[in-house]
Amino acid sequence: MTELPAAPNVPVAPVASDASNASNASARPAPPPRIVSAAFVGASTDASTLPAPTLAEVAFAGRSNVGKSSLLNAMMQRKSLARTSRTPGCTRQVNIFEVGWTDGLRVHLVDLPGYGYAKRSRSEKISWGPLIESYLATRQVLRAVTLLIDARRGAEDDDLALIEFLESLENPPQIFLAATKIDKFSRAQQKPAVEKVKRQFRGPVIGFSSVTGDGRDSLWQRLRAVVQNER
Ligand SMILES: Nc1nc2c(ncn2[C@@H]2O[C@H](COP(=O)(O)OP(=O)(O)OP(=O)(O)O)[C@@H](O)[C@H]2O)c(=O)[nH]1
Ligand SMILES: [Mg+2]
Repeated sequence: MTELPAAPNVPVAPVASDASNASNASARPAPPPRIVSAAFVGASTDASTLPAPTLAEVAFAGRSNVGKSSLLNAMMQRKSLARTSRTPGCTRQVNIFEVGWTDGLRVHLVDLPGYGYAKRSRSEKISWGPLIESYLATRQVLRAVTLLIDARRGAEDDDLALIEFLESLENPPQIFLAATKIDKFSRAQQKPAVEKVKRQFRGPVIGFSSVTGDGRDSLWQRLRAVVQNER
């Protein structure tokens, strides 16, 4: 076997000239995109008078108090852009937010009123279902719906009915499930809790916590992919 000459006692990396610095920089992978802006766009209790459908939209649906508005704040990295409350029935309009990214992607996030809460006045209870349904059925720019399920309760009848409704639409949006409030479980219990929700549903389920931020990157990755496919 030929012996290699002993390594000369010089620094391993050659001292780079300005030119080689420039080419090294261009070979470096681009940094992952970051959110640079998040703002409230508008709200309505009537799907026909919402802000103009100028951008692709992803909506967040689920029972009252499941954590939709909190999840939106976590997604937008803003503490309280969307209003949240311990009392169910906080969000009563369709609320639209716009998020902008360093790579130029812009998307509308849509916070929907919750369903399944029986203690509001009868007229409100009755008016919310049609508002959610008419938004989901008529919004041409709707590309994905994230359905939030409380990981402690699992999907209930009205959640399954919403999935069926979405699947029955002429142009069904992509559906993702987020199993929320997983911080309420110990680390060891989180995976089994998410698996339990998965067994109720065919599509992907992402464990999410608005308190710790768990699941945020994974959900964004999927939502960005849906919206980017259109660019
Ligand atoms: N521990 C924990 N609490 C959460 C989480 N997400 C939301 N909450 C709490 O749950 C309550 C309801 O949260 P919201 O975000 O207002 O729920 P919502 O689904 O928007 O409710 P509606 O607007 O009434 O439909 C609040 O007290 C939140 O602080 C979470 O991931 N972990
Ligand atoms: Mg809300």
